[in-house]
Amino acid sequence: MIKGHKISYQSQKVSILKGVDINVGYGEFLAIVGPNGAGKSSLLNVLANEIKTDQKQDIYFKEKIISRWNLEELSKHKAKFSQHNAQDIPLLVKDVVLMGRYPYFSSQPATEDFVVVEKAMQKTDIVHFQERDYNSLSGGEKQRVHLARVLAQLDNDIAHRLLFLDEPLNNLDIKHQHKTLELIKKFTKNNNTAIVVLHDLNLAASFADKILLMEKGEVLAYGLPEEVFTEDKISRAYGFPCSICKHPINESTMILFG
Ligand SMILES: Nc1ncnc2c1ncn2[C@@H]1O[C@H](COP(=O)(O)OP(=O)(O)OP(=O)(O)O)[C@@H](O)[C@H]1O
Repeated sequence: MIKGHKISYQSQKVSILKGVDINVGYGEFLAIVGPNGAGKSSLLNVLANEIKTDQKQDIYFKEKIISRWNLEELSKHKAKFSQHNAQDIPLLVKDVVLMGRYPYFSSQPATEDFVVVEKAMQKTDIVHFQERDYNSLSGGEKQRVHLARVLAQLDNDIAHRLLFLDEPLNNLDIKHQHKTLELIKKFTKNNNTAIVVLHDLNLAASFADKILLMEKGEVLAYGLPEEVFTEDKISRAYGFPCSICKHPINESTMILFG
């Protein structure tokens, strides 16, 4: 679905990504984890064609170099939810979600676009405040509006769509954290792919198929949650002690810190 080899990226002479290899398949839920400043958002931006790598290492999306895609076409195949989503948008909530449909119409949205927007608002539990000014929402409510917007953007019949999400759980309460991860998981069940930057390692272990653990611009470990989340690797990456056990109910890998 998307792959890159020896991806390197520098900004203002600071080396941010150092030879990262990545290859994410159809239907995969990949969580990118790692301490602050590890390069997670930078990697996501490179993969999403938002920043260029140093030696112009090519990122392949569906076997074609991503920078060679027609941007309008690409926006129907992949969408990105950013941790730096605009905080100030002078629009009603439902119109922010409708922004996700801009690639689909030129002047006026069609009935189909409104149907998709309504569906996305239901999934993200924001229907009840759709008529409010976006700027009046709380941080977590704004996050859910942007999640609805990217879901609306990728609501089409194209096979193998790709969703990038940079810290989508920020500001969300427990219920909405789980609902959001369940939505992402459901999206990947249809052979779509999600690459998600997460800080909560236990949620990453419960929901993701694969984990990419980054440290100082490099990949420290990549694999199944139980392969990556070991005491040694986590303590090394985060400089913080932890113990590993099994979740008593769903048996996923569980990390206890301290
Ligand atoms: N334009 C820039 N100029 C200089 N340094 C930068 C620039 N952009 C990012 N960096 C640095 O690159 C490193 C990686 O940043 P990045 O945002 O990718 O990390 P991250 O793993 O997503 O961190 P966090 O968990 O804190 O969001 C950080 O040390 C950051 O300060």
